[in-house]
Amino acid sequence: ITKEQRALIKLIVDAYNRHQIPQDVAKKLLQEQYSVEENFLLLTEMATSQVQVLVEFTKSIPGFLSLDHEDQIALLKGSAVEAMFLRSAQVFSRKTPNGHSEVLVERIRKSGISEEFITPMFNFYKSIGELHMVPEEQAILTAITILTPDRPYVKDQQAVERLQEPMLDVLRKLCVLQHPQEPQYFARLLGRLTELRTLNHYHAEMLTSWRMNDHKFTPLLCEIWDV
Ligand SMILES: Nc1ccc(C(=O)O[C@H]2C[C@H]3CC[C@@H]2C3)cc1
Repeated sequence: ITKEQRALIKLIVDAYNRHQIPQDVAKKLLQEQYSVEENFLLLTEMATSQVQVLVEFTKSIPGFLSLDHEDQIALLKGSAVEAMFLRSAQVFSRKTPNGHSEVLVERIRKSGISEEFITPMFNFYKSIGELHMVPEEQAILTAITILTPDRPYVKDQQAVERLQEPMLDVLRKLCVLQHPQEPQYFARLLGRLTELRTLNHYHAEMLTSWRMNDHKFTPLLCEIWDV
């Protein structure tokens, strides 16, 4: 790993750690009662703060703010669901058994989300947990997800590739260093991004079913997911 690559890793990891879900949202998960309405409101608040955190993290990715402005929006809208699930998967896998994750699982199960989405969601959380990613890998993998050139409406895909490639190089080297006994680890990480893309479909269905039952979203969630 070169000096420049070490600097890039530090930059991305600091940004990833700097922007975390506010504690007040996390605390509410433990306090509020368990009605379906209350759970939905808590998830809405959590998703809204996850999107805010995503926007701030994305702005810290070197070169992102130099991209065409419309492409910046296209990348954010195209990756919001995946970045959110990547981050919440890490919250689940990192938390101690008696942490918020048990409560969060219960609230997600009783918030009006259909079983057909709950299953793939928790399968994904489990498959991420099994990887035992180090924080550097989590942060760089999230940046790679955001810098996916072939999102809908991206005009200058080459410009996005030029930002994503150095991230992929760094992640490959990190994986070799952190998991020397697992030569396929890097490939497994990228495989998770494929699994992640399948969640976009389920997530869109989830939003539609909530909207059909007249559930209220925040302006930020309406904007990022065109609902
Ligand atoms: N009004 C909304 C509430 C929640 C979401 C959402 O994506 O929630 C995410 C947070 C975790 C629980 C379901 C997913 C993962 C979207 C709109």
